[in-house]
Amino acid sequence: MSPAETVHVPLDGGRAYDILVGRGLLAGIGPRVAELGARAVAVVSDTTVAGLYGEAVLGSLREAGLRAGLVTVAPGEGSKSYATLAAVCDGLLAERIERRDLVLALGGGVVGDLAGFAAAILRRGVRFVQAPTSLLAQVDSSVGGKTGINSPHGKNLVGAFHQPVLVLADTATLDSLTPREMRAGYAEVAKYGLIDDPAFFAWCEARFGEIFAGGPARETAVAACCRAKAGVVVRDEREDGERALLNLGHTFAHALERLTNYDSARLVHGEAVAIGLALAFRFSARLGLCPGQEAGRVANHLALAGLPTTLRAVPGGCGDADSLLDAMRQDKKVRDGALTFILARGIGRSFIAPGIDPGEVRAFLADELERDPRS
Ligand SMILES: NC(=O)c1ccc[n+]([C@@H]2O[C@H](COP(=O)([O-])OP(=O)(O)OC[C@H]3O[C@@H](n4cnc5c(N)ncnc54)[C@H](O)[C@@H]3O)[C@@H](O)[C@H]2O)c1
Ligand SMILES: O=C(O)C(=O)C[C@@H](O)[C@H](O)[C@H](O)COP(=O)(O)O
Ligand SMILES: [Zn+2]
Repeated sequence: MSPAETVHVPLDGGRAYDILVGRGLLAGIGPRVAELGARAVAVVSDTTVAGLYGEAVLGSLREAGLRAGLVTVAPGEGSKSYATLAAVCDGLLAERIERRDLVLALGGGVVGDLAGFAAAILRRGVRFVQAPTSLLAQVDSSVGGKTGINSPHGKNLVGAFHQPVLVLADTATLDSLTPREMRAGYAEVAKYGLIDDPAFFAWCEARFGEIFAGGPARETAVAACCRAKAGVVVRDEREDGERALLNLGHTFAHALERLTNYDSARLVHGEAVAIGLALAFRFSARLGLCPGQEAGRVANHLALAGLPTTLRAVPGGCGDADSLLDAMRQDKKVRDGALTFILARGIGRSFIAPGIDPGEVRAFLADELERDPRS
């Protein structure tokens, strides 16, 4: 099966790779991985995804002459932990994955971040392939080489930059995603428009239903997001500058994920991002940077897509303003103790705002905690 779209990521030092996007690509994953020159492959997946696609992937790899084994973890954000990382590393060693072999992450962003980090540290670094199966992973987490796990101190605080050697996004796998996980992934799709592409945001407003339903708009959206992210990553791989824009909404989102104990039953990353995007725009409006009408348009669209947009929409609550502010102090964009936010002058006009006054943030959060979740 030939891909509907190929996005090239032209990193230097022999680290360039392709992102293949199309329906049905998993069936042909074996020959594509065999071309990479490994002898053995360890597929890392969660039990849900392994149950759906594990046998087909292992079969395709074996048919292509590769030795292939499977390492599984429990589904959900809780697996981005020290304990699961240790279990995955030992599972890969038990599979006798050597330095020239491959790790293949088959699953959503949790599996991709976890397996990618295990690959980064196993025998001091083995190559890995991303086969993302959630919308979020296809449009965001499988691209760009950020890998890692969570700490009780904060989200993604332990990790490494480790680029995949291939990304293979089979958009047909999204047909088995739950509606909740599809909506969550959509928050990161909308994010690309909000960062710097107002025309893409307007396209999303008009076509988001088709992305959810499947069909050509889905591949178009996945490839557009991958193209946008690849461009940023090539210009600023290690987030010395521009890449921080991809963090729009995430200072709020990561604090919420920590305060809900990374409990996917309460809040998943994409839902936290949706709340974070709405907050980033409302905070920008409060600071007089962005018209309130634009902030309203953002929240309305996310709500129309079935996403939460307020702090009080977090099931079980998310703590008070001080707890939220305290969680934000561990954000990786903090410089010399000062908070950095990604703010916006309007839709598609985001920018990096260092040195934000914590008092302003605290007052904003206190007001937001009073906001009706239906508003
Ligand atoms: N590295 C990065 O650049 C980056 C970018 C964005 C997000 N992330 C991380 O990604 C994670 C979130 O990823 P996610 O939203 O994919 O969550 P996830 O990996 O937990 O997957 C969501 C759920 O969907 C299930 N699932 C996945 N694919 C499926 C399919 N095809 N059919 C049926 N069920 C399927 C999984 O079992 C899981 O229960 C977070 O940890 C976030 O921090 C990383
Ligand atoms: O790739 C990036 O850079 C991003 O910021 C993408 C985000 O959507 C993603 O959630 C990422 O994991 C956040 O990175 P972090 O450095 O804030 O942990
Ligand atoms: Zn994200």
